Order: sequence, then C-alpha cells, then structure tokens
Amino acid sequence: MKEKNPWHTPVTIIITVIGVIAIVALVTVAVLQNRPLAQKYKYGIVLDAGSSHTALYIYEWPAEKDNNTGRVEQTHSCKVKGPGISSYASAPSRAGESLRDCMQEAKLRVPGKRHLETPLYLGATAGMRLLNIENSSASDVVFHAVEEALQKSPFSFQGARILSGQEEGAFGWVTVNYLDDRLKQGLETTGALDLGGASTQISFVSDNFDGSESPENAVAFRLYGNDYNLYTHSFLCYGKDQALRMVLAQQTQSGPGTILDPCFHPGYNETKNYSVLYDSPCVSDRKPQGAPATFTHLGKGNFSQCLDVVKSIFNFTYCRYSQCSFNGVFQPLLQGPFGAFSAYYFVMNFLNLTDTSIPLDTVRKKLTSYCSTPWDQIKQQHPDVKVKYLAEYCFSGTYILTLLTEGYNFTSESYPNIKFIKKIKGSDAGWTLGYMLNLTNMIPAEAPDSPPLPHAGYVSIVTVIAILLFVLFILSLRPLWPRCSKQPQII
Ligand SMILES: Nc1nc2c(ncn2[C@@H]2O[C@H](COP(=O)(O)OP(=O)(O)OP(=O)(O)O)[C@@H](O)[C@H]2O)c(=O)[nH]1
Ligand SMILES: [Ca+2]
Repeated sequence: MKEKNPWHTPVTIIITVIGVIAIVALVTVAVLQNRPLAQKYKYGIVLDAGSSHTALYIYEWPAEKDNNTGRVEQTHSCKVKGPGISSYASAPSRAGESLRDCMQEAKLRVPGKRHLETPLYLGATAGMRLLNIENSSASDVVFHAVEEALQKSPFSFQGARILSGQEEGAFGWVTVNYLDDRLKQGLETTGALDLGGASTQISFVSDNFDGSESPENAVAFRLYGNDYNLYTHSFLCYGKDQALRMVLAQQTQSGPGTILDPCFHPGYNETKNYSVLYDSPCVSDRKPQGAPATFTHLGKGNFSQCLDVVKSIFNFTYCRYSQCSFNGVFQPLLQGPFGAFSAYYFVMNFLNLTDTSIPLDTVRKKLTSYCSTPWDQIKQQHPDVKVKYLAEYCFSGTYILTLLTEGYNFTSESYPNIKFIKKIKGSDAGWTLGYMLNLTNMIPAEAPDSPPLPHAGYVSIVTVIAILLFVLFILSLRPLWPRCSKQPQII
C-alpha cells in the first residue's frame, strides 16, 4: 500500500498557497509602490556672451530631483557664429540676429512641452564690461537688441545682464566643484583658473584667507551644510586678446611704422591698423600721437625677449597688503589643486603642454623652440588651424606661463597642482553652470535628507522579512501539523 504524504492534507496545502500568494502580493505591492519613477527631465539654458564669442549651453536634470547635487548635466552646446555681442555696438540689431541659429537648435533639443517652463539666461562678461566703460549707452543698446530677440523665443527668458568679475570667478569655481561632486561630499575644493579673451579669473579656498584683509576678493558660500570662504579676483584687460593688445601697445609707444615682435614667428608679416589696435579702454590712453595709420607687424620668434615684453604689462612691485599677485591685488597663499580652463586649455592643448608633470624648465625650452620656428613652417604643419589662432600661440603660451608663475606665484612645486581641462564629466568648465545653479536655487545651503536605503536594498529587505514571517507562521502552526507515524509495513 502506498503511504500517504502527511503534508498533503487540505489544511497545509491551503495555508501554503495562501502564504505564497501573500508573499508575492506583499513584495509586488512594496516594489511597485517604491519603484523609481520613469525619468522626466527639466531644462535650463544659459547664453555665455563672452568678449570673443557667444555660446549657448543647455542643461538637463531629473524633474523630481531639483534639490540634489551632481545631477545637472550639459546636454548640448552651440557656438554662435561671428564675434561677441560687444562687437555689434555699431549695428546692434545684428547682435540679436546672430543668436538665431543657436536658439533654433535649442528649440529642437528641448522637448516642446518643456519650452514654456525652461529658464533662459544671458550673462555677458568682460567684452561688455569694457564696452560699458567705454560707452555705456552703446552697451545698453546692444543689451536691448539682444533682449528683444530672446523675448521672442518660446523659453522663459529671465533677462540679460553683465556679470561682475567676482561673480564670474565665483560661479566658475562652483561649476568645477559641483561637477567633481566635491561640494556635496564636503571634500577639499579645486581652485578655478579661467582665461578669457578680455579678462582672467582666479578663485580658490585658502585656509589663511577670511576676507578681512581684502573684503572685495571674498565670497562666502554655505553649500550642502559646509561653509566656504572663497578668494576670487578678475583681472580686466588680462584676458589673452587684451593682454596681446597691451603687449603690442608696449612695442608701439613711439608710433613706429614697423615693429619686430619677439612673440611672433620669424617670417610673420602683417600690416595692422593703429586705430584698431588702440580701440579698447585697456590701451586707449596710450595711443601714440602723430603715428601713421598702419604699422608693419613683423615676427622675430625669440621666447626670452617675448618673456621680457610680456612681463612689462604686469606691475610686480606695488603691494599694500601682506602679499599680492600683481598690480597691487591681494592674493593669499595658493592652496590645493586647480582646474585651468577656456584659453588655458586651448593654448596648452595645442602646444602639447597640458601635462603639468613636465618640469617648468622643459616647458620654457619647448616654447623657445616653438617660437623660433619659421611662420611658413608653422602654417604648413597646421593647415587646419585658424591662422589667427595659429599666429598667436607663441605669445599665448608665453603669456600663460608668465601669468601663472610670475603673476599668481605658481612655483615648480605647485605647478603640477594645475590641471588643464576643457570638460568635466561631459559638461564644459566655465561660469555658466554655476550661474544657473545659483539662479534656480539648485544648491541648497543645508545637506538634503536622502532615503536611508537605496531601492535595491529596500526590495531585498522586504522580501527577506516576508519570507521569514511566513516561515515563522508555519512553525507557529506546529501543533496542527499531521503526525508522521511510521507504521510497519504488512506484506
Ligand atoms: N586656439 C583656440 N582659441 C580659442 C578657441 N575658442 C576660443 N579661443 C580664444 O581663446 C580666448 C578665450 O576664449 P573664451 O574663453 O571663449 O573667451 P570669452 O569668453 O569670449 O572672453 P571673456 O569675456 O573675457 O571671458 C579668446 O582669445 C578666443 O579667441 C579655440 O577653439 N581654439
Ligand atoms: Ca569667458
């Protein structure tokens, strides 16, 4: 006779089936209720109206996580054709028109149903600061034209304004540290070095800086529950295009018909206009009287003489503080790693000098050899590079080296702390992201609360507890279990 399995009683079968259904139902409900929602994104657009050109950046972040860090990313950038908006002072309507193609791209990149709620900002930097100094009504007219064009876009236009140098420096620092996830984690921060066409910024946190010695260089932040005393300074006219004007002005003081410039390659020969060269507040007060209309700009290609003329645009002697960078500007002791972007990157990348473990002496030797290379040979070796950029790399490399070592006081020991960068995790280094994070209040002063467990951990724990409860339940029914009696088999 076949023995009947004692577990196959109706009671145990019903209990088991109900138990299994209960576990499956409990886990399913818990998982579905708490599953991460399908990602929806929000967008923000910032136009960087720089001195040399305008660029548009689109940022994206998960819709339900406005207040979290490390989540805002650049999804698209667009370089506006033509010069910076400050160059349109005599034809302002063209400044507005110039933005059209990039705005059209933005319309296609941001989903239609998000257009109305997407904030659009325009921030102008040193080019407009200079135009404002030179001719404030001209800068107002340019802004008016640009605002009119942007108001016609489907986005939520939040206005166009000139950033102060302090804002430009501070927001560049916020961008770099936000993208590196340093702010939320309270890690040591990275300093920011930005070299534009018309101004240059240095921003870093230093333990011996509390702002008391030079309050105009101090920006205090409380971000994610941490306090930062940031040192920042923007040097107007020390962007690389205006610095070049100053170096040329230095060499044309007597109004000569020809100059032999050590910062340009041997064989370089261009006719340039005095009135164009001196058309900037950075040099206009030095315009030589009675100079001819043009001068012949010849290259000599001598790095050490170029160093001398570049140094002559800095004042290293005057300082009314305990320590200075240059031109009597206070600067605390350099501290921590630095990210150097925009023209620092373009130039050092072209010169194959982004590796800062290369000793400074070697950098100087490489520049010596590069500057002395004949102009024809340089053009032949780089047929794809814009001739305007190509002609200036010897000057730009020499200027960057001087600014970093003599200006900001980087030494052989601290130079390797600099990293020449263009992007961090896919987003461009620059002030625009920090500017938008600030205006949309996306970096909280206090650390946000986060759920104690990640989703996967939560699901596993719910499942394990449900199974344990079921086993306990079965065990608690032990008195009802059918007896398992082993009877002798009768044959
Ligand atoms: N070699 C090279 N130079 C570039 C490139 N893009 C821009 N530049 C030059 O690098 C310098 C700095 O460029 P940006 O950082 O865009 O300067 P900007 O924002 O227009 O100027 P600011 O208003 O002073 O910040 C300018 O002299 C530009 O002409 C590039 O792709 N390659
Ligand atoms: Ca810039």
